[in-house]
Amino acid sequence: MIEEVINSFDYIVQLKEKGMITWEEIFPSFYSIAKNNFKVIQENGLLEDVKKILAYTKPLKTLSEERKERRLEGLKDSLKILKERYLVDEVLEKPEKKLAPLTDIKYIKKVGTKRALILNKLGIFSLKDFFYYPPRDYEDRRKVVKIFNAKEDEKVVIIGNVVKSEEVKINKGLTIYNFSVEDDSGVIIVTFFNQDYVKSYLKRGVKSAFYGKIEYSYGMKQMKSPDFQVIESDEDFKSEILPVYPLTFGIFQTTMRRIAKEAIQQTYFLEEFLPEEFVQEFNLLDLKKRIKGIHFPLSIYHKERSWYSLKYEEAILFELAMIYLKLKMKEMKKGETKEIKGELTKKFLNTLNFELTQAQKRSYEEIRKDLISPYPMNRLLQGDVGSGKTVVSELAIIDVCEAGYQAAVMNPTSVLAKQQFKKLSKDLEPLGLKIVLLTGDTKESDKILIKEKLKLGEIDVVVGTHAIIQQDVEFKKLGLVVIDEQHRFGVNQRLELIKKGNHPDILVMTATPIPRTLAMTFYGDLDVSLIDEMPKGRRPIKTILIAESNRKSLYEFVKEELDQGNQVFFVYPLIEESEALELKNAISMYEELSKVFEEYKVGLLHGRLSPSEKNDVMDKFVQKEYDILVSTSVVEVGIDIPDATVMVIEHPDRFGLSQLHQLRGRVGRSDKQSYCFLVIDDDANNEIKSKMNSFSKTLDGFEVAEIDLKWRGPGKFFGVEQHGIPEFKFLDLVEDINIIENSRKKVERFLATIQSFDRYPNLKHELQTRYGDSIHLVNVL
Ligand SMILES: Nc1ncnc2c1ncn2[C@@H]1O[C@H](COP(=O)(O)OP(=O)(O)OP(=O)(O)O)[C@@H](O)[C@H]1O
Repeated sequence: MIEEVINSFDYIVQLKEKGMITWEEIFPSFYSIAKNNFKVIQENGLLEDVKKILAYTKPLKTLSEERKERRLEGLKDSLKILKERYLVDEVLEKPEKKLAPLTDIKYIKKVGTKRALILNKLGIFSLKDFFYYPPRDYEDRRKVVKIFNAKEDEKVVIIGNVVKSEEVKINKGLTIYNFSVEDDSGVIIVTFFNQDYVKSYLKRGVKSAFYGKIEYSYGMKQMKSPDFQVIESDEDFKSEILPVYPLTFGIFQTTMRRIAKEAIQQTYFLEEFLPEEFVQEFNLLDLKKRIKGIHFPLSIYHKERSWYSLKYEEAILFELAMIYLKLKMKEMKKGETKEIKGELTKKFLNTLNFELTQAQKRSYEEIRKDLISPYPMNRLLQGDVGSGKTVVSELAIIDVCEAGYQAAVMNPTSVLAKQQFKKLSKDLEPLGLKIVLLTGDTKESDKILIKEKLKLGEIDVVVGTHAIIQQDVEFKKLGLVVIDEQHRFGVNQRLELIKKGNHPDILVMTATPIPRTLAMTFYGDLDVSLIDEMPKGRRPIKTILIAESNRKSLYEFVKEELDQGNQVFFVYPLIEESEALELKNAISMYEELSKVFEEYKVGLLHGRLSPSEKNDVMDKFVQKEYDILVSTSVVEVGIDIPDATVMVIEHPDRFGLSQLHQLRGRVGRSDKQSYCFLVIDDDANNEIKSKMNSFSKTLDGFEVAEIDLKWRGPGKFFGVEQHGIPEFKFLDLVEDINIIENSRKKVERFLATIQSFDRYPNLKHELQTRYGDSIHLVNVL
């Protein structure tokens, strides 16, 4: 460890100080330490520093005693800098009382019931929550400077005596308090606004340390509203790096720090839970040090190493949970293997007027293997919009039903369930399969009947919303669950399903083109089949930016398309602040378009319609009773209308790029040339234009996702609800991809060597408390 190297250097200097070795002996000792630890020194980026130190100790014969002394001083200074940068060790004092990490935060000194409620708002409920509450920034209060040397704009500490004070009442609402503060190099004016309590602290003659930014005002140095600490002598000032926490109404930074000081003392009792091999491999700080280091680091290096170590801790635990779960799910036997005949699928494939793409064939093959295998399938079918995932899932459904099992197909909304149901009945009924729709809107009497039939095995396929699993639906022999998802369908829910059937096979479909690295994280517990190829004959959709003032020419173009029998979407964004406004926009657009295209039929779809009204509008558009569909963003997923060739998106800047990509994917689903128009305000800023421009240049969903992720960051990219994915406190899903990948690889190797976590009780406990609920580890650990 690098600390040991530095400590050894230090030790030798101490020996010299005590006169136990000669000056000439320093060099060989240093040299051999450096040589023996070359790798560590290099890995820590210390080579240059060490070379410099060695240069001080070169045993030159001609050196006078005085120069030797000077060199020794230089050596000590360099070592000090090095130590400061790499310092992470501090002896923690043992607190009087040991508290369990899960102790309610209200029992921590300086907290109490009232403050606890405020801390709860910050997500801090227990002592442990405080340990893992990351500061948003730090204040480096180690830089104490003389007033004379303080530079403009620099944040520093100055220590001086108050020599003068004045109070200036500017108006009724504003009083300014000025204090002249002096040290042996100069004077600075310290100013506070309306904070009359400072008067009672900063009396004339009082010594105080001030931390703040240096400004200039009327030729004088000034600090505005600095933090200050009244002290007896210079030595009383503790130079340290202080955390700056994210706060909420009702709590001050100083209070948070005081609580932090109390809480962090308890790290004394923490025991490492990461297995030694992880700590070694990634060179992590020990648990105590890394927790302390994010709150009260001893050096900038300590802070950085702590953040780095906690990122690893987070990634390692998450990957352990996900991959272990995946392994365990794989071990659960299905009970009986399915006998896949493949007769019906052959028949089905013959009815299609196209051939499967290579990617579709490959994905189906992977799925079939899973179906036959004695272990349950947990597979993600990922493919860009319009890449033909539905057909692949149909093949799986047919196989399973032919083998005598039932299948359930779940959708995020009842409107999509209805559309899906229509598509599936059209394809599957001719093969003799019985298929029903079951959603919240199904009549009560029908529901009872459907449930009865599912239980008796008289229905082969049930299509519905995700609620199917929550309802008291029983199956005779559930063999396959297809989950069409917009967002992530939680692992929990999948486990729920496993409980329902005799370990049914699970196929999750997603068109969200999550960048590969992230997909591994978010779907780490699933096997992945990727449809990375579009059906033949598709013409690339043309994406065109059009200025609002050019709307007329857009309408002319739309008219031409309509004249050729094609259909057109006009989509309005969801305006978060005002659903009413969104509606108004869509409605007024609907009215305008009905006039502009009076010889055509225009439909209107928005969130305020009841599901049956929505279905009605969709049906009419599918049946070509409407030529134009004006819609709010509810149209986003899963609608397949081959004759739709134009997608007009109003205010595209209000959408995320991935969402735009989904919308664009509603057209171009046949061999017809399709278009996507992005109507941009005339006064749109350059950022919007360049973003839309880069979007218009690519049709690759993964590329779009990468751009989107960069622009919006992972939080917004995945939406507010992350569905079963815990929020990370330290990891940044974009920046820390390497850490996530390294951890995953190491975790895979680690799990391959252990049978259970029994030999790692601390780790097991940590996994349970952290992910027991969200990843449902309780069942498998
Ligand atoms: N191999 C193929 N060749 C030609 N057309 C195909 C092929 N596979 C599917 N299609 C057709 O392409 C259209 C889109 O397919 P599908 O609805 O399955 O896409 P998807 O991947 O589910 O899209 P989305 O994610 O947008 O819902 C459908 O009309 C389907 O019939």
